[in-house]
Amino acid sequence: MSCEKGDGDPMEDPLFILESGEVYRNPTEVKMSQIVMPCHANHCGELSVGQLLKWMDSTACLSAERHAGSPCITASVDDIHFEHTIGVGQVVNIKAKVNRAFTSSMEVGITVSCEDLFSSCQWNVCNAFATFVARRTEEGKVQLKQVIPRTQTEQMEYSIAAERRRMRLTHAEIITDLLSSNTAQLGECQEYQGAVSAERTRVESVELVLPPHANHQVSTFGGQIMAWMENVATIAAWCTLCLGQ
Ligand SMILES: CCCCCCCCCCCCCCCC(=O)SCCNC(=O)CCNC(=O)[C@H](O)C(C)(C)COP(=O)(O)OP(=O)(O)OC[C@H]1O[C@@H](n2cnc3c(N)ncnc32)[C@H](O)[C@@H]1OP(=O)(O)O
Repeated sequence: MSCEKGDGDPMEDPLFILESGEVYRNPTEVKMSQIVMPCHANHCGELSVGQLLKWMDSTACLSAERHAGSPCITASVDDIHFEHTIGVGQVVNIKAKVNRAFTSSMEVGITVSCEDLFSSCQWNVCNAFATFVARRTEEGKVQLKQVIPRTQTEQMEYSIAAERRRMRLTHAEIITDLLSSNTAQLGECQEYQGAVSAERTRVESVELVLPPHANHQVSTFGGQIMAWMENVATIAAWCTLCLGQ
């Protein structure tokens, strides 16, 4: 892990001086900082991924709603690769901004970094892209205003966002086709020594949706669902590890 000293964050500076001399800050940008407490940690004393996903989802939702000017909902989150774990006592900095708006959906870019307050070390934890959709109104589907990219980085993100959207919609179609087609090679399975049957690692969780799980729109908070997913996935992974020994 590289430790970047200094008082700037390892992500780009949010304030830019444009060629015109104008000081510019992205109007959709939302920042959130949280100190990791023991109640946010998992059994290893590290920030639980579920808790981090909840914070990322809330920050991204505020950014989407700031752009849309109306309630928005999480439609999807792209793959996330976590580069580092985060310990109790460290500070998590989350930054979200709308990269591009389409019709009623928009891509929100999220960057997470971590900071050790006492050593001034900062490092990047992950980058993620989420799609938020403005909720339909009585008049029907919402037509979002377009994002106008002002800086070079924003222009690059704006262009790539269209390609990422195309890829995620195609990916969803491919998975649906694969699951419904007869081409899936069922029964093709290799024998490994000490193998654990997939069924024995199956974990099911039933959650009662309570008021603390709801967001400001009084519907189940997307980050909460991702936290529940992470919980059962962790238990299933532990089952595989323990049963395989
Ligand atoms: C082990 C570790 C676990 C954690 C690892 C974390 C990462 C790994 C992923 C986790 C994945 C969970 C992701 C969060 C999951 C919740 O947060 S669930 C809780 C909160 N969210 C919800 O309840 C959403 C429920 N869904 C809905 O309400 C509707 O399906 C939606 C999203 C509003 C879409 O409605 P619709 O009738 O399909 O409307 P439609 O007009 O066809 O589409 C509207 C727009 O949505 C876009 N859209 C629809 N579906 C999608 C999609 N899937 N993707 C992108 N855009 C979409 C369309 O392209 C369209 O865009 P525009 O052309 O208007 O710009």
